[in-house]
Amino acid sequence: MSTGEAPPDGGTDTDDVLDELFAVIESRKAELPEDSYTASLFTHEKGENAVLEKLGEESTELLLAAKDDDREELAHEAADLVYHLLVLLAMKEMDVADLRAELAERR
Ligand SMILES: N=c1c2ncn([C@@H]3O[C@H](COP(=O)(O)OP(=O)(O)OP(=O)(O)O)[C@@H](O)[C@H]3O)c2ncn1[C@@H]1O[C@H](COP(=O)(O)O)[C@@H](O)[C@H]1O
Repeated sequence: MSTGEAPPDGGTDTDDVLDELFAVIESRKAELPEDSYTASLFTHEKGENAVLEKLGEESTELLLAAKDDDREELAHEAADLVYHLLVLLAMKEMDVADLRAELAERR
């Protein structure tokens, strides 16, 4: 998703990466392109269990990376986990804003 260029507001190009990713997920959900992994999660024969299973797998992979003190792998698995979490939120008609709001309430 990175353009490699700084946005005009002077921020970094990762500032809105969660919002951008969530927008792509919503668009895959609406359009269901055949070659999309995201779309395949929305149409999977296992239903929501497909993404729930992936969240379980990615959590385990994250724990193993943490135990190995492998920071590169930890970042990779954390990104896999967050991506699947956002797919789950979209599946449940929720928004990344719901996650932000919940976190903000805890400040
Ligand atoms: N962020 C992701 C993303 N993170 C993980 N994945 C997929 O989630 C799956 C993870 O399952 P596994 O861990 O079993 O995968 P793996 O093949 O063992 O590989 P690893 O990731 O564990 O190394 C892989 O198929 C990844 O490709 C993702 N697929 C898509 N996205 C984003 O979604 C956008 C739309 O993608 P499509 O739906 O494919 O068009 C992309 O541009 C990305 O921004």
